[in-house]
Amino acid sequence: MVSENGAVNEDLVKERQNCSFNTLELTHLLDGGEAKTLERKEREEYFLSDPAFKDEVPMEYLSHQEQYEHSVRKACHMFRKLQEMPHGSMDNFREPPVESVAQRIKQLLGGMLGSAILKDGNPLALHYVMFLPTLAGQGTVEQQAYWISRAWNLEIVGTYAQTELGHGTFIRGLETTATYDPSTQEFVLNSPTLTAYKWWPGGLGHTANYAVVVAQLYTQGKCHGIHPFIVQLRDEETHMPMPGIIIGEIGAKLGMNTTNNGYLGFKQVRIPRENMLMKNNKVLEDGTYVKSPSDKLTYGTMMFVRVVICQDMASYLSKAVTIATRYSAVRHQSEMKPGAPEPQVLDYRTQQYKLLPSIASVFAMKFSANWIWEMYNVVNSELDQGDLERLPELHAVSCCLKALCTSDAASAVEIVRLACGGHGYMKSSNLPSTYGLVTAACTYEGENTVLLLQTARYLMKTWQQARSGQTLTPSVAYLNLYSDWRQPRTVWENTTDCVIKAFYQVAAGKVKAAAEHMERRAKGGMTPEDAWNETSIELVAASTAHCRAFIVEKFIETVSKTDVSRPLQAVLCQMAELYAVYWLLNNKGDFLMFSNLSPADVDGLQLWLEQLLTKLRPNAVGIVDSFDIHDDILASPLGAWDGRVYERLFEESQKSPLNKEPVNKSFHEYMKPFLRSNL
Ligand SMILES: CCCCCCCCCCCCCC(=O)SCCNC(=O)CCNC(=O)[C@H](O)C(C)(C)COP(=O)(O)OP(=O)(O)OC[C@H]1O[C@@H](n2cnc3c(N)ncnc32)[C@H](O)[C@@H]1OP(=O)(O)O
Ligand SMILES: Cc1cc2nc3c(=O)[nH]c(=O)nc-3n(C[C@H](O)[C@H](O)[C@H](O)COP(=O)(O)OP(=O)(O)OC[C@H]3O[C@@H](n4cnc5c(N)ncnc54)[C@H](O)[C@@H]3O)c2cc1C
Repeated sequence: MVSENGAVNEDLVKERQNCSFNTLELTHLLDGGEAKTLERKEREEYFLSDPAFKDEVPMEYLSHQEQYEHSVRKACHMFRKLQEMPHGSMDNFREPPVESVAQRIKQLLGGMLGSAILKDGNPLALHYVMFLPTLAGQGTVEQQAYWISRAWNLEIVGTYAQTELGHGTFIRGLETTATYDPSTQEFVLNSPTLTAYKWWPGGLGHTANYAVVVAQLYTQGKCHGIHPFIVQLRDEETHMPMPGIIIGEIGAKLGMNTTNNGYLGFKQVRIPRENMLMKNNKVLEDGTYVKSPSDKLTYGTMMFVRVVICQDMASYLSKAVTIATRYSAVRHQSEMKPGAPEPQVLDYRTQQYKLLPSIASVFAMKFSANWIWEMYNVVNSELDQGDLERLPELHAVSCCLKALCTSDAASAVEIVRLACGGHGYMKSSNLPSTYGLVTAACTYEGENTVLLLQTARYLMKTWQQARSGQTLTPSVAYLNLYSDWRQPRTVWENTTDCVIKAFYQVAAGKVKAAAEHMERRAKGGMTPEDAWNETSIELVAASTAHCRAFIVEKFIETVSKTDVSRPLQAVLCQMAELYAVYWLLNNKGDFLMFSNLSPADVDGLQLWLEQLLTKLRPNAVGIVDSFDIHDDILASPLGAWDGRVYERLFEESQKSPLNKEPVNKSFHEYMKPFLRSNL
């Protein structure tokens, strides 16, 4: 089935002929309309046709240093092109975005262009993803006017330096100090210990010349907790470290090797008072501290990034499933029936079980990411009006969604990588580096277990409110409805209504069980903190169930409200059902315990899952085609549109530097003397 001279692979041609819906219609739906699709394609063409972004030698064959240098070159060129973008859709990027920086940044880096140009991380990413949003979210109007315009025009490059060698999660325990000296109206930054050194910030090693540094604020002899400060790290002209700044790169990592994560120590570094970002808390000239209504407002940038990460995970996973699905249509292996031709591996049920739920996850993530993005914007404008009421709910939802989207994406990328057999192990397949990028997100911006425990904290509080009969906000209103899982069971039905209800019954049951077990421990004499720690496995499980129920409901609800043609509607419904049934069966013990499901119903659910796989199988290639991912973004011989898998794999092998000469010098230096010595 190998195609001749550049023709599209015959299997893929057939798959596309058999697709039951209009793939363009789905592309437009996912982009948010036909105009948005055109805009995206125009943007992709503008960047991807530029020869300056092509790698002569694949990055993996370069040294660590060369990889970094190439990435800086490409990142600068990428942002120069953005600034010079011709009139039209990107016009608004030319002005300093004093307002709504967050929205513009999402537009700028969203989607997949960034990872196509910089495959293993962007050394300037933190400048856009965290430095600029922190200036916008934490700076006064005057600070914004000065710093944002400098940062937006790339006169300076910044990063976000919060994590230290000794503390990432527990940010109240950070050790870097910023002590106010009223005699000079300066803050003095210091790293009292090695564990106080900043460790991890992207671009910090050799790229940024400024940083937002999060440090413990001391004034008038008192510590007021962590606050953000703008610190110059390097000379703007020579790029040499400023006096008292100890700086460098932390070293090679599992992935993201071109993000230039760095370390940073301070030896009594002085900065002007005006460099403390003072939108929320303030230090007056005489050193008086003025507190904002909530100290959690300082955590705003983390909240923003957690929200955009969900969208980002959907993008990475859509790439991985496109590669694996097209490959599975092209790949033939084994015999299904004696003597019959080797089938496409996509026809094996187990292969469908690896791919189709992973494809469904892309939709689930996209729809919940859209939802949380809207909520973020609404709550953010409420915060600007001084209304903090919905901040805890947004924090709770964004924490668990970030955790589930990243951990689902990481496991699904690994599942589909394995689904490509040996070829998925090749770096050239782009699946290993996609995994490296995605699994990092399980840790950065809040380690997932820790974030799930934050959501659990909110759930425990709302559980108490539910028990006392209070009305709850919509995302937790189910706790009022399903507080007693011992209520009489109704008959199970294989319908989406019954399934959504069951997910919420499970979530409520797990919240209740965790709350009761914690209470029991406290009544038995444990401190609340020990009771919390002892119960934390169940707390994490309760948060996960809460979030899964929410994603399932949003998926089914979005699909049922979407105005599309009937064939597409059918496929979207099948996807939503598959997602729900897949997670239900994966946790059937929970459903047997807390919902209407009984052991006799499980066979029916398994059959439902298999029927959905059968229905979706003919559209698998059509669905991933609808993601409409440019070949240069997929960057994988396994996933290209034309399906010329074997030719492309062979072409890639020719790029290995070892293949430049028939005999490597190591033969003469080592092998030959060794072999001879054995004669
Ligand atoms: C499109 C663009 C693409 C994007 C590409 C991405 C590339 C990215 C590149 C890589 C980039 C990577 C960049 C990086 O990685 S940057 C570094 C990121 N670091 C972290 O995320 C650290 C994680 N740790 C924390 O956030 C905090 O320390 C936690 C939350 C764990 C505890 O905190 P703390 O010890 O202070 O709190 P508490 O436990 O005593 O709880 C106290 C109360 O506070 C409430 N609370 C806590 N937090 C929030 C909040 N945020 N909003 C509102 N409320 C909040 C909480 O519910 C509780 O409420 P109550 O129960 O008392 O009522
Ligand atoms: C690729 C990458 C990029 C990053 N970029 C940046 C950046 O630009 N700027 C920046 O400031 N930081 C950055 N970070 C740091 C990142 O935010 C931290 O690594 C993250 O917050 C986790 O903290 P930690 O590494 O200290 O893990 P730890 O908190 O030490 O976690 C270790 C283990 O302890 C557990 N644990 C910790 N606390 C608790 C608890 N309260 N309850 C139960 N279990 C707990 C965790 O679940 C985990 O299993 C980056 C990290 C990575 C990997």
